[in-house]
Amino acid sequence: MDLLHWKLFPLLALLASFLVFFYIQDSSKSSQSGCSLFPHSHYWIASKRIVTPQGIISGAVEIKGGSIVSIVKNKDWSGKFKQVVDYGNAVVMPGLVDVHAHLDDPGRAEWEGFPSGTKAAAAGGVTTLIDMPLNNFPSTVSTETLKLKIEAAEKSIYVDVGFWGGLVPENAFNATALEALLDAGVHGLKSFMCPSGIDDFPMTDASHIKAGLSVLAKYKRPLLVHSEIQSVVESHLETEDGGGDPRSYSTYLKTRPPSWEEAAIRELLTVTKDTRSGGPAEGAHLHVVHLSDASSSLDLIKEAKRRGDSITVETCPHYLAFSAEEIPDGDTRFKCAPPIRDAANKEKLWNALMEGDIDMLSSDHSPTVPELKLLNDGNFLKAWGGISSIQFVLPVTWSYGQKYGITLEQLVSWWSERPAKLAGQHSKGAIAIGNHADVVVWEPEVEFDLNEDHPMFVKNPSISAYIGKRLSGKVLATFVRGNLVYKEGNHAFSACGSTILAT
Ligand SMILES: NC(=O)NC(NC(N)=O)C(=O)[O-]
Ligand SMILES: [Zn+2]
Ligand SMILES: [Zn+2]
Repeated sequence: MDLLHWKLFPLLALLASFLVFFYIQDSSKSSQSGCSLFPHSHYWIASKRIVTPQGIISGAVEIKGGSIVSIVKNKDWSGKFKQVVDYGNAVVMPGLVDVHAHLDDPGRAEWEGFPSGTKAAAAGGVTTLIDMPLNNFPSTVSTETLKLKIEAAEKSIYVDVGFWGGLVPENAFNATALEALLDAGVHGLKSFMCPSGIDDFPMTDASHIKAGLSVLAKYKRPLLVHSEIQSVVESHLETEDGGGDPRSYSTYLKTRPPSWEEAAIRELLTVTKDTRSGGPAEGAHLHVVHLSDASSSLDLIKEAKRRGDSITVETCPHYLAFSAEEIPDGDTRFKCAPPIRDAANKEKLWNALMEGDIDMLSSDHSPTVPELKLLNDGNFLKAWGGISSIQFVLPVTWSYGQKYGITLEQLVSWWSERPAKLAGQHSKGAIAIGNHADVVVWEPEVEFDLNEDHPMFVKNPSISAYIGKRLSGKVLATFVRGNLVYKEGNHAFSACGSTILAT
């Protein structure tokens, strides 16, 4: 018996060294190719529907070293190229640039996180997102807190991620501090005109905003503003804790009337005049986030644009997909601020988008843990406000836009070109030579039921507002700087997205 052991030992040792050898070989292979599910750095993406700034073409996009190096029309490419991924009739367009997402990392990674949030983004065709400065802890309001953000993001993001910095009373009148934050690479600033719900992110007033704009002017970067001013409206005295049934959506809706948005925008316009050409803050830009009120608030923005103020406005898919009338009592997945309003308002938002009065779309992906959504309780007044959506913004926009006849070119303008410009990302947002190879490949005509069995990559899928909907538009593949980071349910092995800092 002993003898047998001694004879086997060298054999086992040999076998073990073989296994170790192959393991090392294999892991070196995956670490080289781990960033992409397609292990080539020079290849062509072909399709009959490539959305370019010059229109929709049939042809191929040549990608080399992470950039788009040529675009060829028709079948000029066939036979000539070696590495061609032919997507047939699927749509090839620039990846979405989401300028408004809360990934809550570091500090509240249980709400979302860089790995989960960017995996969901990649699965939805979002190739770049600019992370909001709040809901993470501490809030991103200084160079030190920005450093924490960057450290948390590095090596854990599947798409490119940039950062907004917070404009808060503590730094608003301190130009040196704001300049340091902008020098450290935030793409612009963000502030709230009402309580944000986050203790270390207090609200600003017009004087803070004016001061912030004067610093931003030098950097030619924007200020994004959550535009609601809390006021006691006579007919809505039943706010916060009084009045109607807290489980009924209409009770919540009344607590944040359109007049709050209107009041905030009116106030903002007293300072955006500084951004006109020749004005004291020329070069700065003001961007109104998540507009919900399509009436007076929008009229004010239109007027300001006509006068030459540098101002843009976004709305979000949830305001375009849902209306107050259909939100079930107690279903707090739909609670957000400003609130989703009635069907007539939704119709007006669509018209404004189609007319070009609303400039772009963003997700405002603002998740939390299910416990804070009070899903069992259904108390709209106490639940956390924010909608979880980032993985489905493309099919949601497309599906609900069918009724209005939206085009692929419009999608690209709302979701890629204009947001890229707002965030100063001149190498993104279009399928164009020299740009980053940030691409989404999807099938607009393929429908799917978004039910609980659908693969979802966000940290807390149960709070997703779109579960139960049938949507049109299936994402097949997502490329970030030439890396195939997502393909039909699977992500690249390694998180190789870049943190993007403004320079
Ligand atoms: N603290 C938040 O993230 N709030 C967000 N919440 C929403 N939109 O309901 C937002 O963007 O205002
Ligand atoms: Zn907001
Ligand atoms: Zn937000």
